[in-house]
Amino acid sequence: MNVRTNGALDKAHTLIEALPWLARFHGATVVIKYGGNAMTEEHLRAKFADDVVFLRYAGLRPVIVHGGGPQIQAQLDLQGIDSHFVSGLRVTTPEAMQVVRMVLVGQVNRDVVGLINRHGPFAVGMSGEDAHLFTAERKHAVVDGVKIDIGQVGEIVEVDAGAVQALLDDGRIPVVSSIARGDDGPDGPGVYNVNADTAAAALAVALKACKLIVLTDVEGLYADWRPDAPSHEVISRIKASDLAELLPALSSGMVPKMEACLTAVEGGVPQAHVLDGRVPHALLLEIFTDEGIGTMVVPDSDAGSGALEALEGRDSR
Ligand SMILES: Nc1ncnc2c1ncn2[C@@H]1O[C@H](COP(=O)(O)OP(=O)(O)O)[C@@H](O)[C@H]1O
Ligand SMILES: CC(=O)N[C@@H](CCC(=O)OP(=O)(O)O)C(=O)O
Repeated sequence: MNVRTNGALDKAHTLIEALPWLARFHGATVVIKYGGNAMTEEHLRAKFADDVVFLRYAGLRPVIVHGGGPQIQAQLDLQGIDSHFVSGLRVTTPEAMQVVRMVLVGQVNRDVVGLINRHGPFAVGMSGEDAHLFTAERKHAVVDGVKIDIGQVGEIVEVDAGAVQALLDDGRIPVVSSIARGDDGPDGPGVYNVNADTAAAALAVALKACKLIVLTDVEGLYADWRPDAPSHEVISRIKASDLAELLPALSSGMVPKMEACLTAVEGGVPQAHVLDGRVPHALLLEIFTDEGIGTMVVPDSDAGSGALEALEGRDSR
């Protein structure tokens, strides 16, 4: 058999090229926010599950926090419940809260768990309410300096990641819905709708993750975003203080997403990434290659030099 002509040698090269990253990330926890197109298109869904299970077999500890905005919207529309967004957050009436919880925990979470478990008994679904994973207080939006009531939207004030750690230690892949418990309501504990990017960041900090990866439906953070513009320039690397300055100028879904990246990095997560979920195997490209995809947020202390990455043969975007 000629290994050169049948491509086997190329495969060996590809595998060995991943060695520095396998060594670097072995045993590391990666929190992945799963949303956008990667979640709705069937061929991308299957590739996402392949990637997550690959990470698990490669010795990483992936944790999934999933979104579900479009699925929630579809159900609200079906039931004729009005809903709109303020600063990227869904104004959540008690009626809408029931739908949010049912769709995220009862539908989307089950779908993601089932997708991963086609590969074996890995994924275990959890709501953020379970085992006091997320505790939240009522959050308000601020628009032009004015505080606005957005209903049952929560701000996470405490994370008890014990149950998630136990699942990871048992070799499982936790799949988490962004619902939080609250103990500040007039009638005792209530439930809150938390943006999934925000929940992913809080969990990444609590788990001391080595990365937060947010999959979405655009290439990354655009410097000059306008919905009608033909092309955009993606910011490939940004340091925390520059992102903090940029935040007030951002709009719609990018607000919680980039706030989440900033929270993660300021909370000690070394890197936060916004990746294009439309790119097949975006997760593997980010973790095991030096392809510069998406936007990477780094702490100020790490910005610019790329010294660590260069030493390790790592992309220093
Ligand atoms: N500066 C920006 N760069 C990229 N996208 C932006 C920007 N500002 C606003 N957006 C919008 O934010 C959207 C992503 O947020 P969202 O729809 O909430 O994503 P997801 O469902 O993945 O959480 C993009 O599709 C785009 O329409
Ligand atoms: C408060 C708030 O806005 N919660 C979100 C929760 C789901 C989510 O974040 O889904 P995506 O990641 O797909 O946007 C919502 O109700 O849509």
